[in-house]
Amino acid sequence: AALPQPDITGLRGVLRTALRQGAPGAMARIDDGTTVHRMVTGLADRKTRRTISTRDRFRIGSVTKTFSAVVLLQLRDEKKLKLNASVNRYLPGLLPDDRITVRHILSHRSGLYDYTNDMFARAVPGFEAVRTKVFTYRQLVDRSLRHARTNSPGAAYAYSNTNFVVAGMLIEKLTGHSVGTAYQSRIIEPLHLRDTLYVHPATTIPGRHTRGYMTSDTAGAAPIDATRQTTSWAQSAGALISTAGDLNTFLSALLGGKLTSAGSLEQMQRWWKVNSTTAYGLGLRRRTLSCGTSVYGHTGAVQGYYTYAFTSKDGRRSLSALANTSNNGAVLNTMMGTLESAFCGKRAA
Ligand SMILES: CC1(C)S[C@@H]2[C@H](NC(=O)CCCC[C@H](NC(=O)C[NH3+])C(=O)[O-])C(=O)N2[C@H]1C(=O)[O-]
Repeated sequence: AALPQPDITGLRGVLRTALRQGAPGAMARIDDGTTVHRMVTGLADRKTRRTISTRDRFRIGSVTKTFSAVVLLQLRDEKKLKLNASVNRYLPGLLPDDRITVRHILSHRSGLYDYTNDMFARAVPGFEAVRTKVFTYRQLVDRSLRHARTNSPGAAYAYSNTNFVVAGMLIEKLTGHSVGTAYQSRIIEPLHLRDTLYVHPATTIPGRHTRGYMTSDTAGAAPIDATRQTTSWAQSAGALISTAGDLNTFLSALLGGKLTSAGSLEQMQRWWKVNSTTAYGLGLRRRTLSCGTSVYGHTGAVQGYYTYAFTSKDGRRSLSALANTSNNGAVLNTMMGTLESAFCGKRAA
């Protein structure tokens, strides 16, 4: 069934609420066939007072996981990878259990502990301790393996950044290139994503970008400018930079069947129920909205930036939204409302 028209007034209200809750700026872009809706409110830079723009680049956090999953599914299409194979078949000796498969990694069912639980137990000090650090994948995995696993392989869903660090190691082993090269040649260039970059371990965002601000742990204190960071704690789990327009192009192409075979796209959408409205496939989330419509994509939470990037089942309508703050659960929750405005339209009075 055709989607209702987006609720542009409602969308504006969601972004304004995010500002009232502490975001310096917020934006959203809806690509609906050939129609583009753009919405901005607030500031990209608290010092210069520059207004935020949908042309601004930003750190997309875990939306990166969908890019990493696409590369591995392309390797599946090229017969270089089997989803049900042990990770240790491709990375001998990496994991303590041969039963952990590539599919478990991509669906957060490996049981590998999430090292960021320790790293960011205290949000701002944790960030300050790592913001300019450069980690190897191995160092991040070793941090995880110091802890017991959360579940036996395949038995439960437990979100863990460690899984997509292992995904990055698989990409580098199976392609013989860095993840940055893999993203560039397999996704960014074919889709002409001119504002999507993997610059790790550089700390700056090249070109026009919005600054990102962490809400302080101390109520009422000034936010922390988190823009300058290596994001090395995340890499293939969260270090890409992009724009709302590029993310919409990416998700529309993915669900439109342009990035992988039909079989791999089907594998990506074998859903594991997370809660009453959310399920997780392979590096892809499905959210079912209040109007019963399901949308497909990923969210991102990296210091300074909250992202929602979702598309319709056929990829014809996509929404990406960004609030340039983090460590602020109210804003993260509020920004979920952009999906309702974009895909459910005006609420019945
Ligand atoms: C599941 C999420 C929300 S968290 C996960 C990943 N981001 C992280 O794991 C880093 C979280 C630290 C961010 C920091 N918060 C704290 O330090 C709180 N202790 C802040 O808000 O600035 C990402 O991105 N994912 C989101 C996702 O996939 O949607």
